Amino acid sequence: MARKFFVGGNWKCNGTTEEVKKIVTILNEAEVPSEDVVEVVVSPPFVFLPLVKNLLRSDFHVAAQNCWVRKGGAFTGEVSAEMLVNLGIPWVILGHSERRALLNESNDFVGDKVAYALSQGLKVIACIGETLEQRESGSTMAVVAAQTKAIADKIFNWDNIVLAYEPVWAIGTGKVATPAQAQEVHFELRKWLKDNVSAEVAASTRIIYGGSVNGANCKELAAQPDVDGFLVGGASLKLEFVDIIKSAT
Ligand SMILES: O=C(COP(=O)(O)O)NO
Repeated sequence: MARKFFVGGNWKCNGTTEEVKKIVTILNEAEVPSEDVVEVVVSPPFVFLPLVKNLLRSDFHVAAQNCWVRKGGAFTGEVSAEMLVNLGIPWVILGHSERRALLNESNDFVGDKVAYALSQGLKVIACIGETLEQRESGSTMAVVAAQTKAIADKIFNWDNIVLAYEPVWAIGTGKVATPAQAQEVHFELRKWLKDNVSAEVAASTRIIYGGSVNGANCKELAAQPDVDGFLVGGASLKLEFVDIIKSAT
């Protein structure tokens, strides 16, 4: 089954109105493969979502970087899935390692968030990934399988999920996973989906890689059979993000 290449840009907690407008101008002027070949989703901070959605070219899409775990209400500071739907924001990133670490978001909590976001009609980029300590202790697959299981246990339909494998030790460090390291985990994740969900879900679910992807390393990573795209941080704020989009195979 052909899986459409997916390139996400996670802008994290960055930007001013002027800077955001400059990035959107670069994206709007970029000559890239059609959306039949590659799906491009950029994720600005909440405060810039309406601006980016309104200015961005129609063949690119936007994602929020998080949403609350249930219907809105007395949850000061949170943004609900319903609000994103009301704004016409189609995607949301959930379970990013920075939130798991800084805000103690547990596997179970992330699973609940994914289930609720899907129930409200959002499409989800669900992030998983091990720490350096977990990798060095040989528990990479145990960790990412547990993170994936916590999601799989809560959902019944995988049509609107992209799984993002982002080894924590590669995020923001410049220490990108080798193509072999990425392919190994993606292969094992796809096998986990086949063994624990279904062969159809395993074949159709896009598993994307994140962690120090840039214009120089993207081609070799994109050539891996089980790497279906990227979730790009730092480089998504730069012109080289266009090169990463062009790495779509
Ligand atoms: O966190 C990341 C990756 O960040 P970098 O590309 O800066 O390593 N994606 O969500």
